[in-house]
Amino acid sequence: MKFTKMHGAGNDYVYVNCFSERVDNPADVAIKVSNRNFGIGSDGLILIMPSDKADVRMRMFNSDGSESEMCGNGIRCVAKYAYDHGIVGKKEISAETGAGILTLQLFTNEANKVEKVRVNMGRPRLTRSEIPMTGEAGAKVINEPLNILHTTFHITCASMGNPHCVIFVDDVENFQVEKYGPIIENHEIFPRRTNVEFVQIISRTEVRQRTWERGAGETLACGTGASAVCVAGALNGLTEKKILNHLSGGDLELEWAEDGFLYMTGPAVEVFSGEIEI
Ligand SMILES: N[C@H](CCC[C@H](N)C(=O)O)C(=O)O
Repeated sequence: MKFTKMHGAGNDYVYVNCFSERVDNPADVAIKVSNRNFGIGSDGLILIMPSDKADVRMRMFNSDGSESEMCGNGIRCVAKYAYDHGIVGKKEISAETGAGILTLQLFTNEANKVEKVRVNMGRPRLTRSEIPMTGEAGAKVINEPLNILHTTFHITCASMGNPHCVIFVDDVENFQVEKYGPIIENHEIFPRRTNVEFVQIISRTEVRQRTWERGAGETLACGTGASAVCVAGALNGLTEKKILNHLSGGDLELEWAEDGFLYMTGPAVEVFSGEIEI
């Protein structure tokens, strides 16, 4: 299987061009290639596929083999791959994902390679049934108490196609992400588990985020998570609707625009290509 290793702000995936390659058991392949000692090493597997509804289609699998509806850092890399490798020839493209069809704007460098991508991530979904969470279907979850191991956290939740639980903390560098992340990920109020973002407010326009990803553990960045953080900051009155988010592996710009759409802008990088026997 031919593959290309790419990352967005350090959130790295193995990408397979399914215009020419076939992947029969993507869940198993994701587990195998993701392993950082016995595989290629990545946070998961992303398939770049033909679509009958858009220019390109993305399927994304976490390192534990579970499939996610959406991946913000992944979709930027899919766009870069599609442009740089001649699958698309324009700088405004559409992509089919589990979160619907998204539109992306590509920014190229002097060598005509994509360097940065702006994604219309769609409208955040805020009700418990949409996230999904147990409890009153139509209710929103803003600053709601949640007790974990004798500590009360306050959670704000949103779906960007995939579920997110945002928690604001005072000192994110020293926060025990590995201790609390998995408990919240697997908490019974999230029937399809959840991604968890721990966030420190720096100012009304700047935050610092660490991410515990559903199915992958702590990662260096999460684009859908950074988008959910932009929404959660605004809903709690802590930040403006336009912020710079410092993730562990790089920065993302987020804007929850007046039209209700969430725009995410960030880097996309190709690292290397190779072949692996599956
Ligand atoms: N890192 C990804 C999100 C992966 C989400 C995945 N862990 C899930 O199960 O939803 C991002 O940049 O948006």
